[in-house]
Amino acid sequence: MTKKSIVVALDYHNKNDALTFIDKLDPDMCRLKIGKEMFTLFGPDLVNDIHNRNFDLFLDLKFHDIPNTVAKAVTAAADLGVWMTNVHASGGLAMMQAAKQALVPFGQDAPLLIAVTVLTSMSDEDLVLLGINVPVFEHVLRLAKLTHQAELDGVVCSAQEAKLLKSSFGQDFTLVTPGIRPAGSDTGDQQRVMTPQQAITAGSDYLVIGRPITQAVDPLAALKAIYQSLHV
Ligand SMILES: O=C(O)c1cc(=O)[nH]c(=O)n1[C@@H]1O[C@H](COP(=O)(O)O)[C@@H](O)[C@H]1O
Repeated sequence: MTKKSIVVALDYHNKNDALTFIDKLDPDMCRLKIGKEMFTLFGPDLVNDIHNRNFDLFLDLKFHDIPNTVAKAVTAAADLGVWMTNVHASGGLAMMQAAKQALVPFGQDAPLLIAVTVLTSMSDEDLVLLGINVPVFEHVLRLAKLTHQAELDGVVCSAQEAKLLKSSFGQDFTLVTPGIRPAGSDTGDQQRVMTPQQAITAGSDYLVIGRPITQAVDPLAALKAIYQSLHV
């Protein structure tokens, strides 16, 4: 693992707060993620602001729609030059195949394309409420299998499922794991959590970490403490 295995989730409402924090980092220290809140507020301008600072950016918009619409959305994300983008695996095989196909013209410059399995905020009980009467890990495995079949680069899952997915789909199947909580930090709305150390040991490739860093009194110190716990 390297420092760049950490993807900081920039879920800020205020652009200046986000840029002030980014300007304390350098692109060798971590990668960055923006999601629905910041992209809705600040759009492609923010993507450009981050790219101008030379960071790899994960555009986390979790596309989930008919295949044609998702293919066009993924093309738009690739046009922005982002490092990684994502769809929901529950959109189905045809949707994921259309998304993958849309990236063919980008060749080597295509972003990594991954699919969200079961959100890390969900538990077995939440699945039952959706009429899915299997444990979370089984549903994650099912959705990861579809993602693998569609030849995407990997999935978003909890680090709790990392070992199972690496043994099922191999080391090259990229695992992006949010729901990371350093020991003693607030879990908030996350249910399937692991510490950074546990996640790396389990086989996560990228740790997505938001509030434990961005809501800390000193975000840079919080990020450095995570590196220390990982000996990087
Ligand atoms: O796709 C994601 O990034 C994602 C998937 C998932 O299952 N769970 C999840 O928390 N995320 C995102 O990862 C980030 C986690 O943030 P914190 O809970 O603050 O560390 C948020 O930006 C979520 O939108």
